[in-house]
This record gives sequence, C-alpha cells and structure tokens, in this order.
Amino acid sequence: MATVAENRYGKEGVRLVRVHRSPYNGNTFDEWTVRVLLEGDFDSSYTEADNSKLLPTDTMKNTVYYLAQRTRATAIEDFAKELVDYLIKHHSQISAVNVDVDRKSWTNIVTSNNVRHPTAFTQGSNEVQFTNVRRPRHGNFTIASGLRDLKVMKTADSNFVRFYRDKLTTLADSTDRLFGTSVLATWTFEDASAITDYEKTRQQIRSLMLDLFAAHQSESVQHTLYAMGKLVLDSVKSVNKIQLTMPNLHCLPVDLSRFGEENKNEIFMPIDEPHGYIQCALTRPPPKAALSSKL
Ligand SMILES: O=c1[nH]c(=O)c2[nH]c(=O)[nH]c2[nH]1
Repeated sequence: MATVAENRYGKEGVRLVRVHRSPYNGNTFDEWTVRVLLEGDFDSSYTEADNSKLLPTDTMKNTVYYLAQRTRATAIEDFAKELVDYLIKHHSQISAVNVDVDRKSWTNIVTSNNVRHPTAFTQGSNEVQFTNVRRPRHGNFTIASGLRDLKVMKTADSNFVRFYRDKLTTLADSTDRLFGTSVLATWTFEDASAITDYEKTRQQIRSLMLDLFAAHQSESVQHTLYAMGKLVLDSVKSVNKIQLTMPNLHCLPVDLSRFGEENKNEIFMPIDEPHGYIQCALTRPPPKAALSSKL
C-alpha cells in the first residue's frame, strides 16, 4: 500500500520564438523556453490508472502557443502570470500552476554605421533571463525572477589575503588577481501582485550589479557578492530578497620562468574545474518597529 504524497506534472522545454511586427518600428524578436507544471486532483492517475482528469501535457504545450499569439505581454513574468491564470480558470481540477520562462538574449544588430537595424538580430551572449511564477487557485502569485550566465571579469582591484589557514593551505596571498565569474541572480518581489515593470526592474538590477562589480575594490568574491546584493536591495524597493551565486572562475598565472620569461601578471591559464562556488541570499532587515515588537 502506498499513498501519493506529492505530485506535479507538465511540459518542459516548450520552445517558442515570437516576432512582433510593427508597421513603424521594425520587429521585436523573443526566444523563450517555457515549463508548465500543474498540481491538483491527479492522484487517481497514479493509483487507479484513471486519466479522466489529466490535461495532456501536449495540450499544455498548445496552450503556451495559443496564449503567445493572443497576449500583449512583453515581459516573461507577465506572460507567465497570464498562462497560470488561464490554466486555473479553465480547468477546475488544477489547484496550483508553476510556470518557468527562460529568455535568450537577442538584441537588434547595430550596423557598422551605428544604426540599430529594425529587423535583424544577434544573440550577443549566452546570458539567460528567467522567471518562476506560481499561484495556487485561492492565493497570490509568488514570482522569482533573475538572470544567469552573466559572465564578468575584473583584471584589477581584486585581492584575496589574510584568509584562514591550516596545515593543508598552500594558497598564497594575492593582491592583483583576475576575478572572473558567471553571475546567477534570483530575486523575489515584496508584493508579487503589484503592477511592476519587470523588464525595467531586471535591466536596473543588471546595471547596478555590473556597475558595482566594475568599480569594487574586491577583497574576495564574498565581499563583492554582498556589495552587489546590498546595492540592489538599497536601490530597488520592489525587491525583498536577492540570492547571488558567483562561482570563482579561476585564471591561474602561468609560471613562465621555466622558459626564461617573466610573467608580468599578463598570461593566465583559465581553469573550469574545480572552481570556487560562492552563494549568498540577502534580505532587507525587518523594519525597526517589527524588530522591537518581537523583543
Ligand atoms: O574570493 C575568494 N573567496 C574564497 O573563499 C576563496 N578560496 C580560495 O581558494 N580562493 C578564494 N577567493
């Protein structure tokens, strides 16, 4: 005898390209990958081989394309919310819907005479922008949005010194190292049901993080990660939490003395693995009134 504890099912890897054709401003080009997962009254499909309540995952895929055609949403968060609402409204056996949308980073080609081409695009980097949107039938949206594979590198202003040592520590102090990472940032919103310009918020967070990374006098990945997250929380009031994952993508100086050459901190060997893995979630401190009422 076994009872179903938790279950969810759906479709993932629903790939979608959407072109919006404006008669005046050229086209927009979006490439999204969608995952839809349903929770609800589906236990009997597992225990009784009863498919009568199973919305086929194939239909979920079709629903993605149907709504992509009808929606006016441009932000992935707004599209995900519409998809969640549609599925809950049309299928009474569903108790909650989870939607993930990833967006690849396509932008208009800027031609050599510095003109933004209205109908030609380039995928400038592997950066992915994403959102996870969830809503139970009788509840509010939770939204976690972010970006990943944002690769950045500093060639100055990065130290790692005065760290804890034991008998196995061989790492030397470094006062002029390369600092490369691939930022994964996920943030959640104070009030996910509020009207938010998600795309503007994402661009603002991205710019804040890049500006901080570039300017920071870094004493460690941890130090810079915290400064980036703190700046986002201080500057973007609609965000209440941000989690940053910043692997330390080491570039090791090559010993050129073996070839009778001096390495003036210019020749490095990039190392994929092993690499440092630094992760920290930051939240704003609770307001003072809330703190004192807890004492
Ligand atoms: O910024 C760093 N943080 C660490 O925790 C660490 N550990 C290490 O070997 N190098 C580094 N660099």
